[in-house]
Amino acid sequence: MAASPTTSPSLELPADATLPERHPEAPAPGEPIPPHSAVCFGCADVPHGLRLEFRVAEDPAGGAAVAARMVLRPDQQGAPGLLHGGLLTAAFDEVLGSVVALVTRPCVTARLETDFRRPMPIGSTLWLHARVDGRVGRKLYVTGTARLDAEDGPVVGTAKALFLKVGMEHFLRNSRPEDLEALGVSAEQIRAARS
Ligand SMILES: CCCCCCCC/C=C\CCCCCCCC(=O)SCCNC(=O)CCNC(=O)[C@H](O)C(C)(C)COP(=O)(O)OP(=O)(O)OC[C@H]1O[C@@H](n2cnc3c(N)ncnc32)[C@H](O)[C@@H]1OP(=O)(O)O
Repeated sequence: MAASPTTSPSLELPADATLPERHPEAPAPGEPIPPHSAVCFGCADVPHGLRLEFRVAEDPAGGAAVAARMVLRPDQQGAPGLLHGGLLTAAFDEVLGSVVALVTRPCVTARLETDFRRPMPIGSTLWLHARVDGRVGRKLYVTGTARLDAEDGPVVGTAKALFLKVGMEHFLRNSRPEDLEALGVSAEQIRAARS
């Protein structure tokens, strides 16, 4: 039966998934992960951004894992004095995307599910953790946890996501040309990808 536009395949790890290792050129556990772009809303040092800070985490099973930190600012409120829920989902998108990038890139988020478990007061710090649980072809299954004020603090949110490996043509065809050109892509490359 064809999936309806409002339902997507499950985020549960398929039985034939394998645990992917970190790419040989990816940073090692304990090392920081620099922003993947100077303007990213999630990881760059921009005034309006989430300003997540990352390091590679140790994974007991030998897989890929990251740890990240985010300080909750007054301009991120939803309910008075509490973090806007959509920003936790945005933080998970970035953190789960970062751990996938330790395995293979580029990938994009296909589906992301957030469970909100406790309120998150402004002024506190979120400690996030994410792990790639398995891969089947282009599909990478990832889970994450957010804790309050300490790496072993109370769980305030959890997430599950599916990322899909894409080719560079995904960006060549869809991104704004001026942003691609700022990265050194020629107008001719963009035209060729779109013809
Ligand atoms: C020299 C060149 C320089 C270029 C410069 C560029 C540099 C860039 C480098 C680095 C960038 C890093 C960027 C980080 C970004 C951070 C993360 C984000 O914020 S991503 C933004 C939000 N996400 C999107 O905008 C995706 C929008 N969606 C899509 O584009 C498509 O839907 C896409 C690619 C996700 C899937 O489309 P399909 O055509 O490739 O794949 P199909 O055939 O539909 O599905 C493949 C399999 O996946 C499952 N699938 C697809 N969507 C699913 C879903 N929503 N839920 C569950 N399963 C799904 C399907 O059921 C299928 O499974 P079965 O192979 O049959 O088993």
